[in-house]
Order: sequence, then structure tokens, then C-alpha cells
Amino acid sequence: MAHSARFSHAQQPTQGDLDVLSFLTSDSTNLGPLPSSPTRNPGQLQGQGKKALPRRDSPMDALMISAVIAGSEKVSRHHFGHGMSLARTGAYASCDESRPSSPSSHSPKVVMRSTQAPRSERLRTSSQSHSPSQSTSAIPIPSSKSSSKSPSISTSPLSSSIGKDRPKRKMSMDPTPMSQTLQSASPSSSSNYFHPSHSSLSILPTPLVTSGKASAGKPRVRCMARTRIPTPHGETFLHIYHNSVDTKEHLAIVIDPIQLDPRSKKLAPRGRKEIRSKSLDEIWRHGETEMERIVRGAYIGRLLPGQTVSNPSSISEESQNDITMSSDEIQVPQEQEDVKPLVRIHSECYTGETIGSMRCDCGEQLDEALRQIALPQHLKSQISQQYHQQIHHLHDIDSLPTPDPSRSSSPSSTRSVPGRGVVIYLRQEGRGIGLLEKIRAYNLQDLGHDTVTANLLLGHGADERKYDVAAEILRDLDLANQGIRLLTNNPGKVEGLSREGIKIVERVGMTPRDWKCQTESTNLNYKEEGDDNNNEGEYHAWRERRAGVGLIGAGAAKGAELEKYLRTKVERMGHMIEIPENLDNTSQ
Ligand SMILES: Nc1nc2c(ncn2[C@@H]2O[C@H](COP(=O)(O)OP(=O)(O)OP(=O)(O)O)[C@@H](O)[C@H]2O)c(=O)[nH]1
Repeated sequence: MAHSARFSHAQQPTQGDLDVLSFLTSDSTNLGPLPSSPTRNPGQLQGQGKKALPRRDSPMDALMISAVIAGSEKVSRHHFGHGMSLARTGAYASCDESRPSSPSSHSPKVVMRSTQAPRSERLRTSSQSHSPSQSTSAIPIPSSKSSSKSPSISTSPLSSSIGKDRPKRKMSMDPTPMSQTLQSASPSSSSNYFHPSHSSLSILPTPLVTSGKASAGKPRVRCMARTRIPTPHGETFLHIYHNSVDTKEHLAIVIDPIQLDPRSKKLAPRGRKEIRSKSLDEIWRHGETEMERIVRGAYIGRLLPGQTVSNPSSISEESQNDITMSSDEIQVPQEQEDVKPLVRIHSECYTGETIGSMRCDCGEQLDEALRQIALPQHLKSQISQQYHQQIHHLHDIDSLPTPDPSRSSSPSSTRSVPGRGVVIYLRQEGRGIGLLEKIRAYNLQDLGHDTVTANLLLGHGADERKYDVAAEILRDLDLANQGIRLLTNNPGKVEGLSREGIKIVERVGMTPRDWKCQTESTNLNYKEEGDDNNNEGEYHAWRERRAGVGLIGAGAAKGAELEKYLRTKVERMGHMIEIPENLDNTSQ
């Protein structure tokens, strides 16, 4: 493809272009550090010609090339080809011309040059041309006239400013867009509820919330939204966090049944506080509407059609207890201390969690963490006979998940209370090196290296994760000081969180299910010899679960909400699937 226009004289390749050019045309057997002379004149390059520069198609390490390209913020993949031609023509030449097989590469007469500036430059030009405060003429646009001149080495600062002043991309933590959008949103509004064209009223400057005492250098976090998610382990609240150090959306999956289930509320020890986000619940701006609060999830209890929202900040701890007690027909025992929330700091693992990779047990661990957090806990208590009778009326004890046996003691001195806690899901894929690098590490592992060596061979640390954001999220959920039980086998996590000021009262270990299976299996063999009450059922249940380790719940998704979701797909979106007859009339 030939470009009809040429660059003006005023344009000049950037240092990044020159770095890549120099690297790619250097002796491929000597892949040393990149040349970095800033004063090099592109004209010299042109003059050096083929004598000084080896062929571009000499064997090169593709990995190194991509590393160089990725490392230079001024170079895009499109420059790769253009840069080759620069060596001969001093301009951005067409891709065709840069091919060694191209006739033009042997004929100095045919010189085709691209007028295409780097993409970032084009974007900048375009955004400036749309900006009312900037004249579009401030950016020289290559004209077809000037391009006819030769030689066409540019002298203008074509991309000299690219990347220099560009602010680092940060994820927005400003609630303004949502507020603006919803500011004028009201059910009576005839226009589109969520359309950004809604005029905005003045938005108060909302300083980014740092939960708790902020000290210099600590990341700041804000919960942007939360919503209720039903899972096989019970209902959860998924919280989406933004922060001031990276652009990742870290998550908090809160299990706290007292927020949704009145029975759990009655069973919970008095004084138990709901696990809520301070930054989400606070008032984001004067005059924020009920709908804004509902949409971001700053409501209390369960949303129901047509419901209005109550303001969490207006409900004190005392009045929450009053709510519990006033609706109580039973006298809940007075415990000395509630069981501490169970917390798991989980690092993202696409392969383990999404495609059920059995290279790791991450998917299973996520599932197991949610399962354990949801388990009722045993609390030491003075339980009266009367309480026992009342509690059996209150709910069907057998329908609850089995309490965690590791926490049980004599039934006469304990009672079952709803489990609670949170999984902080950090987007630190591959122990912080990212998915791409983890995949490369897997290939090294296939060659016989272990996970640590594979990381090191790729130039990474064995574990590059940090826990400062997790600590701030815990602080935002008011779990930093009251003491948590941490679900992990990793001493680095205990140390990392403690260093960030999180009070850990207990470490709860996680045994891989397969190892548990093997234990069960041994027990099974032993019991099979003479004991009828063997654990065969349980053993097979464990085995079954291995089939879906990447799924939360490790089994089939089901429930009324799923049925409604499927029914809508069939009835409203034309999905080609038959609703089973027995569901046809029941789940409307
Ligand atoms: N680099 C690398 N990361 C891996 C590999 N396998 C799993 N991971 C990542 O490791 C993280 C999980 O960390 P682990 O060290 O397995 O376990 P942990 O969370 O530190 O420890 P526990 O709390 O005891 O589970 C996730 O981010 C996974 O993506 C691997 O082979 N190489």
C-alpha cells in the first residue's frame, strides 16, 4: 500500500523510533543494551546506508523485539515496519516498501513514505482539534505539497511531546460521573434515565475517602458500588473498589447474613455490626438522590421492587440492636465476645478459577473460602434449656450447613451463630506478574522448572504481590481493628497484613480438597473392613467436587433467580432452549 503524501521537513523521528531502529538493525548476535544517545542525527543514519546496518531480516529474538517495542512508549507496532524504511529513506515508509522482498527495497527510485504519524500523535491531534481552547493549526499537518519534497527527513517535533506530559492513566475514583448521570434521574423524567446528556447540577468536590486514619504513602480506596449476589454458599455482597495506586478493580465479597436474613439477625450475638463499606455509605455530595444511593448499593437490607432506601449513616449501632431486639420473640444469650470474621485474601487466577485448571487449586480455594466463611460458627455461651427450645422453633437447624467441626466444642457450652466474613479478591494474577507472564512461566514449568524458578527465569520475583490495598479495603469495611481470622497457609500474607496494621487473631489453614480426599480414602479403606458406618458418601462427594473445581459451589447452579434469568432469555431474548415442563408453571 503506498501513501500518497509525505512528511514535511519539519518532522523528525523520535528517540524511541531510533532506539528500536538501532536495535533491530544491530548485529543480531550481539543483543546488548539499547543505544541511548539522544543527540544522534537521523541524517547520519541515512548516510550510513546498508554498509553499516545489517539486514533487518537477520534472525532475532522475537521476545526481545516485543520487549523493546513495549518498552518504548513512543513506538507502536505500526512503527516497526516504518522504522525499517527510515534507515534508507529517513521517513516513515510504507509497510510494503520495508519488506526485504519488495522491489522497492532494491530500487532507490521508488521511495514511498507514510504520512501517518504514530497513533498516539494522531489521537492527540484529534483531541486538540476538538478542544475549543486550542487552535487546530497548532499541530502541523503534513500537506501533500510539502511531502513532494525530498529528502523528507522531518525537523518538526513530530512526536517530541508524546508521552512526556501525558498523565499516567489512573482509574477514576471520582463518583462524579455517576452522580451527574443520576442527578437528574427520576422516575418522572421523560428522558433517558442514565443518559449522560443530563445536565449536571454543581457537584461538591468529593475528596477521595481514605478509610480510617490515612497516613502518607498509603493507598486510598473507595468502594464504587456493591450488589447482592446469590451463590451456592449463600447470599453475598460484591463490592467493587477503586484505588489510588493501580487501575485494577479489586473486589470484596462480603458474606454477612444478618444484612439480608431476619433469622440470622436473631441468631447473631447482640451487638454484631454489619460488614459495610464506609466509603460507599457516606454521603457523596449534597442532595444526592435515593436512586443514586440505590444504584451504587448504599442501601440497607434487601432491595425489592418499588422500595425506598434508608440511609446507613443514620442507623447507629445501638438502634441496630434495638431492631434486633424489638422483633425478637426469643432471648438470645449474652456472649462475652462474638466470633471474629473469617477473611481470605485471594489473588486472581484466571486459569484456576475460570477454566478449572488443575495446575493450581486457586479455583477450589476461592470456593472453599466462601464455603467456610458461610459456615455457622460455634460460640461459647450459657445456653438455657428455654433457648434451645426457642431456637428449634426459629429455624430448621438441619437445613443449615454443617458447622465447621474444627471450631466446635462441647454442645452444652456452645451455640451456633451465623458465619460471616469477606474474601478480598485482588487482581494480582500470577502472584503479581500478570496472566501473560504466568502463561510463559507455565511453559518453563513444563520444561521442568518449579513455579519459583520459572518466575525468576522470567526476571520476576518469586512473589510480587502486595497487601496494602487489601489492608485499606479491610479498613474501609471496618475490619482492621476488631480482629480477624485469616484463612491462609501463606505466612507472607499474615506478615504483609500485620505490617499494614491489620489485627489478626487467628490463622485458619486451608487443606487442598484432594489431600482431604486422600485422607478420607485411607479412612474408607480402613473402615470398609469391618465398619458399616464408613464415609463412602462423603468421600464420593469430595471426588465429585473435583469435577468442577473452577466453579463456585463446584456443582450445578440452581435456584429461583437462575430460573428467572433463564426464563427471560427464552421469553424475551429468543434463546433456543426449552423450559422444562415442571418449571413452566412454577417459577413465574
Ligand atoms: N507465577 C505463578 N503464579 C501462579 C502459579 N500458579 C498459581 N499462581 C498464582 O498464585 C496466586 C495464588 O497464590 P498461591 O501462592 O498459590 O497461594 P496463596 O494465596 O499465596 O496462599 P494461600 O493463602 O495459602 O492459598 C494466584 O494469583 C495464581 O494466579 C504459577 O505456576 N506461577
